[in-house]
Amino acid sequence: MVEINLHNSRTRKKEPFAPIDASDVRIYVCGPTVYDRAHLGNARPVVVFDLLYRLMRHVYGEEHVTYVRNFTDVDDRINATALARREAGAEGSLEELIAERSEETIRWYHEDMDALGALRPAIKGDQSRAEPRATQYIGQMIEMIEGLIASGHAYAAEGHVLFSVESYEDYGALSGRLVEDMIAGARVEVAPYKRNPMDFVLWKPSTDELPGWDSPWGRGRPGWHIECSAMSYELLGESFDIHGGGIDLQFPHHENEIAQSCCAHPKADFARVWMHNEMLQVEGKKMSKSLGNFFTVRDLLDQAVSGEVMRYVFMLTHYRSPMDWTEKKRNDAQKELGKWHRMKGDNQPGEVPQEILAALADDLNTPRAITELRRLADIGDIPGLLAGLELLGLKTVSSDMLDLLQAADREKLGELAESLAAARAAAMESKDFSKVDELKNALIAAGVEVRMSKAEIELLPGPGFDAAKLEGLE
Ligand SMILES: Nc1ncnc2c1ncn2[C@@H]1O[C@H](COP(=O)(O)OP(=O)(O)OP(=O)(O)O)[C@@H](O)[C@H]1O
Ligand SMILES: [Zn+2]
Repeated sequence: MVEINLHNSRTRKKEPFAPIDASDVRIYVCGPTVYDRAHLGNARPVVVFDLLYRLMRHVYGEEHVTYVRNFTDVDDRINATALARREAGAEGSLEELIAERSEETIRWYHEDMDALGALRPAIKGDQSRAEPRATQYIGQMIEMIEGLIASGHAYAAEGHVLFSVESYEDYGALSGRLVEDMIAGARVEVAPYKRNPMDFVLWKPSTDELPGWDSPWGRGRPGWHIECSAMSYELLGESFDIHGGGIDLQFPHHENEIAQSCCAHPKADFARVWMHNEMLQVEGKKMSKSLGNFFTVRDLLDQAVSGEVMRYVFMLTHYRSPMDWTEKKRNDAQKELGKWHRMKGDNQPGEVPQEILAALADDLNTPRAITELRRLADIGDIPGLLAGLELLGLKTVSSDMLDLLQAADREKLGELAESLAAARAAAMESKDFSKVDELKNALIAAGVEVRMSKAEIELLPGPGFDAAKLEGLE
């Protein structure tokens, strides 16, 4: 069997992976809060953990891997949209409008992540319970909180229940922080009902209007961290193999998950391996909704950037390094994937190339896997190339929009690119660019993306491409 090595954030080391139960390898990944469309940064963990999932399925068998990823559907930002819609005259109760917002966001998430070639989570091949929603597990959360109070790890105060960080010796171990330093560094005003400023909320009161559930502490709602502890316990048990998420979740979210779960089940391990992806950045800063420096996966799809191209660009960088999305990477990816797609011909995928499997098994070393794909293409091992692409989830979509065209349209675009180049050459002489502009504008009006560099002119079908509008152009 292939040896898998994974970097464990908990031990800060790359370690050989040994599942608790090889007939059921269990992975939990923190999913999105479903208040709005996913931005490109949100897609990075989806692709990273999809690669991990595919690797595990390949090595242990599809029916022997469990992959759970939750939807957080208790959140003020979801409520805010519902309230705004009601103000604007939308029909239905606030509860219905909240459910509607979560539903539509989940639908978008599925559409967008499917486009990236990400497999839906599944429990041993069954997708039905593998994407739990927080609102479906409130009872289990209450039960876990009651247990934590009973064992002295949590306390109720003023309608809230708080986790007592002093009650858990290892608090801070995952992120390498000391409680004293955290307190010193905390600038926020401390709520009067907290015994220690770092104590965090397990349960909090809700207003009459907003969603709430009856509990021993009054009508309220769970804190965010307890959701993942309760759902992972319910679906994966008290010890499981891998827990994943973005590095931005390491503290406090994952630290708090560990504190809750390890105190609730002191004899168990909770998650043995912790994996964190680094951030997708924009000019050195994390892409995030709060900073406003984001674009969505849907924005890119609408600009005719295929999900496969996005996936490929992610894979050019190792998941533990920060990365940028750039136009250059996008163009290069489009070209390279298009080239490979055209090489396909009648070939079928062969055996999975060992070097690609080894690269993936080496802490998801996707840059190395890509180097190998390039080598296979260079030596003309097309069945190997196709098998490698398939293992990496890159097979399904044609990335090069040109490949999606009818042959006649492709030819026509080629001819028009030549005419445009000739018109440009003539205009350089005559200094009269009106012909060039005219043709260019007509192409743009037909939904063609015109890329002009000194060396070449490329015409690609864009989102609103309409071949009929090319007629009569020359
Ligand atoms: N820029 C980013 N790069 C990589 N992963 C990210 C980025 N931003 C968020 N994530 C990850 O996306 C997943 C979903 O996170 P969540 O729903 O909390 O995000 P969000 O609230 O939409 O993000 P934000 O407010 O930070 O933009 C998490 O695993 C998180 O770590
Ligand atoms: Zn979580």
